[in-house]
Amino acid sequence: MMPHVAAIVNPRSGGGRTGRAWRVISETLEKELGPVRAYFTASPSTPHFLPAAELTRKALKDGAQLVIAVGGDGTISEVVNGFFENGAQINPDAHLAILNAGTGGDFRRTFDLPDEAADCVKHIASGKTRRIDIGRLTFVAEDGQDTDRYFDNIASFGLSGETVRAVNSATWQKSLGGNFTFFWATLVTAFRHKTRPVRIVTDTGFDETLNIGLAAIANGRYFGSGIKMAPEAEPDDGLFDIVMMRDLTFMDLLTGTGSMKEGTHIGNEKVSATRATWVTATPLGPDPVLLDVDGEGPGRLPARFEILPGAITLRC
Ligand SMILES: Nc1ncnc2c1ncn2[C@@H]1O[C@H](COP(=O)(O)OP(=O)(O)OP(=O)(O)O)[C@@H](O)[C@H]1O
Repeated sequence: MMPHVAAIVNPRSGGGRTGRAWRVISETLEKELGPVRAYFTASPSTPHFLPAAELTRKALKDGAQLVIAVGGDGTISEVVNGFFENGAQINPDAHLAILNAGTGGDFRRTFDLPDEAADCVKHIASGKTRRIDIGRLTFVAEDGQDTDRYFDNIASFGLSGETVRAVNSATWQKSLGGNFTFFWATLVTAFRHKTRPVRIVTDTGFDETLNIGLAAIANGRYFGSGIKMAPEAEPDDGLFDIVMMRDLTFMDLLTGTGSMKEGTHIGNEKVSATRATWVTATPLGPDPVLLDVDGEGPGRLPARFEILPGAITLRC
């Protein structure tokens, strides 16, 4: 076990820009932090394999005191998963840092972390830390097995879960760029979307069955490339902000139930919001209700979400 700084690098993030820029990024990192051991992710072989999580576990067992996630929101989420094994943290004293190199960059927005790699490195080197909450959810995986995973930012279901699937199955659209693909997927999904009855129960006394269009269990504030879904979420208050949009029509989605970009949808009559430390969501109809967890689509409801207060120390 050698104490060291580890970088978990997804070379495919940001449409492959991270791999191409890695040499320059690593030089900047080493100038500020000293030697950095890089671990490169491999292409996932199954939908459940989280390549960056496995590497993070290895780095922590090898003695990493600081693990830098170099990639997009998907990579950050996988690295967070890698801090845990069999329900416990591998090294509770190790720190997490983010070197944003993806296309969306939603998690960093809650912390006002910079977009540029060189600025990120300065933040990491400053040594400032904040203990943040982490979410854990149990759900039904794509193959029908009950499974669990951790999330740092937002887990949601309904429209967002369908949009993630549409982005992943896009073909020619991807050649027109990430933003176009996301815009196309959102539009197509919104057109096809049907609300689904879901019973939502929390430890704070909320117990309602709603015709869910989109519901978010939020630790951070943003998802979907800058949508301010949970404008008042605090990632260190020990609580989820739960935002539920019900009875949405295609027109609601087109005109906006308030501006979700600005976060003013809270307060709309079709939007409910509450806070809790745990939430269960059970679909009451025959159709699957799909999950989006930190921008990935790992499975569907029923699901249980619980918060782990102050679970990870973030350099930010
Ligand atoms: N070497 C690799 N080759 C192909 N895919 C990879 C590789 N390593 C990781 N992945 C996949 O990359 C995805 C995560 O990408 P990530 O979120 O980091 O970047 P992004 O999509 O560009 O950014 P964002 O999510 O912020 O928009 C995961 O689905 C993961 O399985």
